[in-house]
Amino acid sequence: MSISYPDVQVVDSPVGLPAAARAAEDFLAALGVSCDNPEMRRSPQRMAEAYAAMLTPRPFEVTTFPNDEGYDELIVVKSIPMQSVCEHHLLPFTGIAHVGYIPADRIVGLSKIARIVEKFARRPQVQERLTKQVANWFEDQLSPKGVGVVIEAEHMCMTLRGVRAAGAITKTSALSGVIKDVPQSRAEFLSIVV
Ligand SMILES: Nc1nc2c(ncn2[C@@H]2O[C@H](COP(=O)(O)OP(=O)(O)OP(=O)(O)O)[C@@H](O)[C@H]2O)c(=O)[nH]1
Ligand SMILES: [Zn+2]
Repeated sequence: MSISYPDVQVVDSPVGLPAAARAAEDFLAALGVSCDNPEMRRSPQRMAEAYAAMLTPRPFEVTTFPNDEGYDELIVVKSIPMQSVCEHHLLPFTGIAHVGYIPADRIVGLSKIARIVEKFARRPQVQERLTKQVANWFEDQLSPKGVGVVIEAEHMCMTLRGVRAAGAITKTSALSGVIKDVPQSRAEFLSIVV
């Protein structure tokens, strides 16, 4: 079974980037930062490209396979790099995601697990919603026996500004099925990822 995701936000289109660059220049000017010098002439363009990159997941196709071997233990991909943008300040929050599941009838290609994290991360987010959306994707697409997602991240809005709690790490989790309800499965998953 192959599921494609055409719902990618096209921010880097020929129309979108120039408009974003003009807006970035106005935004910086309003903050008293002039780009009218050789060093910064291209900076609004770079800023537009940087935000487009942070807010645009790469398109991909997900392939799932029948679980022919009847594999019924945990599959965990640990320490997936995760970059997202907080919806309050539009500043990055970055860290790692751990994703595990116990399959039923279908399994998914391992690289796709990291792509699923990117799909939901590259948009304005809160960490709790991101964590749940990744877990929900597995429930909806694979109907596994259990799913576990743990994300640990540093929020720039909390470390570079505001409270300036440098080094503070936020951990969130979304567990379901046997990974949530059966103590041994829950403990095994958490012992692998935490
Ligand atoms: N729950 C949750 N909160 C987040 C996340 N990212 C940012 N926030 C918080 O969202 C809140 C926004 O609150 P506001 O009071 O409107 O923003 P603010 O005045 O800039 O707050 P300070 O950061 O405390 O200066 C802040 O407390 C942020 O730390 C997230 O992923 N999850
Ligand atoms: Zn924020």
